[in-house]
Amino acid sequence: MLVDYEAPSPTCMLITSSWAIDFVIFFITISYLVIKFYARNNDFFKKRGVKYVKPKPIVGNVGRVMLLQENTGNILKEIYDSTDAPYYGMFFFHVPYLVLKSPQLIKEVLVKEFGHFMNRTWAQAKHDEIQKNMMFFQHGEEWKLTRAKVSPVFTSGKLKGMFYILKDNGELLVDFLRKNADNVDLEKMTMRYVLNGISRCFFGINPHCLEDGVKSEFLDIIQEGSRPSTLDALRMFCFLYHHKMVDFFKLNMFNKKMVDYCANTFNDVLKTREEARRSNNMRVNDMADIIIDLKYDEEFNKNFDFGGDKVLAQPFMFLLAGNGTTTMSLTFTLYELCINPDVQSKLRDAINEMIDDYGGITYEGLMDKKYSYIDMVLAETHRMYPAIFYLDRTCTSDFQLPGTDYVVRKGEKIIIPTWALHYDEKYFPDPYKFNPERFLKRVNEDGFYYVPFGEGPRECIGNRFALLNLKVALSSIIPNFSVEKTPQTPARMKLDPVGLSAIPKGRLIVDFKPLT
Ligand code: HEM
Repeated sequence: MLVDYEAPSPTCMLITSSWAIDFVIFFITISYLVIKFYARNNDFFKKRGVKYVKPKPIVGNVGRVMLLQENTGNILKEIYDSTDAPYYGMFFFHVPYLVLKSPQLIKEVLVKEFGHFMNRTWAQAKHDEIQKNMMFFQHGEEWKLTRAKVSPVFTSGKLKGMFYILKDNGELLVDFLRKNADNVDLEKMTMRYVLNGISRCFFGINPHCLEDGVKSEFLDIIQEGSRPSTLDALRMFCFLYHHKMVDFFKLNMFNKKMVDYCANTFNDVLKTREEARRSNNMRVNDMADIIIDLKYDEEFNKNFDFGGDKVLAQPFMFLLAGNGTTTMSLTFTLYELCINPDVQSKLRDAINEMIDDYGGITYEGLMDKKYSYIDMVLAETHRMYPAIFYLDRTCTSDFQLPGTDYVVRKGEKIIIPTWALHYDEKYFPDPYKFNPERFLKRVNEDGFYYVPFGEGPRECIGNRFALLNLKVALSSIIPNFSVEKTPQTPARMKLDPVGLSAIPKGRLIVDFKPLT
């Protein structure tokens, strides 16, 4: 007898007879396991008797950063303002961080006890020869060696030697602005100046960013890679808080097109320089020369393998660390001068006086304390818009925080909340006002609360170069132009919630009205 026979469905049912119910059970189980996994450190500070902010499942205390509603700086500031303790705990996702609020403790960690806190907290992507070997990400002895070998690029003598390039760059900027004075996008314009200067000073290459009508491929590529997209921000989170994902997915921190372009450019520069050295012993003692020295330095190579792409790590580091930060500093400074015309006019007087006294823009004039108003304006920009919202360190050997009974354990991560400190009314009254005069008073007399370039042996290696470069830019622009608002200039600065650094939300458009 024939019986109607229904073949069993190929759908595999695991637990119940309904795939939909199976799916729900599976989803709930996975969610539970993920939440459990992320909650495994939640009692970290409780067990250790430290005040802390209770974390939310998965996102810890930075949910709004994840949702791109608020930047990291403001989240850290909210917690800082509401916590009355010299140090406290918080969570970036599942990772516990000890935040230092006391300027004295900050000084201990950054300077006095630096030996216990030498490393940053970022992942070193083992698969990425360039990123892993950049000074910013290096650890311990490797970092010490690189820093010692690269530091000579930044001596006063070297800065003085490079000054003629910066000055020429300032003149090119003035010419550029004369031809492009209206509706200027500040960030785009300042990047032209900064990239041109860094490339010429450190690598002896001219990317032609300030030549009107000349297309600069270098500028286009760097500009494309410099504004973080949402995906870039997520990748950055992995480098900071999800190190295992970096290794597992072999994530790269930087835009591939930019890395490839720069790698080719630097390789060409190094090759040309090596040839010039061989054929006519030519040296200019810039970054390229220092890298070639290191390549053939037996002592250095004994401790540190410098082959392959590793050779490109430091030049790339300088370009990335120097370009974005200085571009933003100049952008924010010009914006603040635009909306604070009284400060702009005072700065113009100081610069004109310096130019009269020294017969032009000179290295000596810019270093002269008599014209410290220029330094004060930049100091105030760096207070209001520090390049990085916080400094970070990893403890490398157990250390008892002085004056407390808390022992920071090896591997524990530390945050110094730069943004929150710079807006603390205790140190900077009326903190949302752009007021260079506040720097008439010395800062950091008893501990550190003003740290735009970091502090201690791991502070920014390029800070003096950056300040010189910024002073040249202001001394070139301000006597020649009045920076003025357009209908598109925002009355108040709004920051982009994406990224770890202060970036304006939207474009800052101003006019440069010629004065002569
Ligand atoms: C206004 C411009 C700049 C600002 C605000 C800035 C800020 C910073 C900050 C906050 C740090 C971390 C310091 C710490 O952890 O204590 C840093 C590190 C660093 N900066 Fe800058 N920077 C600027 C320009 C530059 C320039 C022009 C260069 C190179 C040409 C540079 C190269 C570096 C490097 C290599 C590091 C890592 C140093 C190390 O790990 O030893 N920076 N910078």
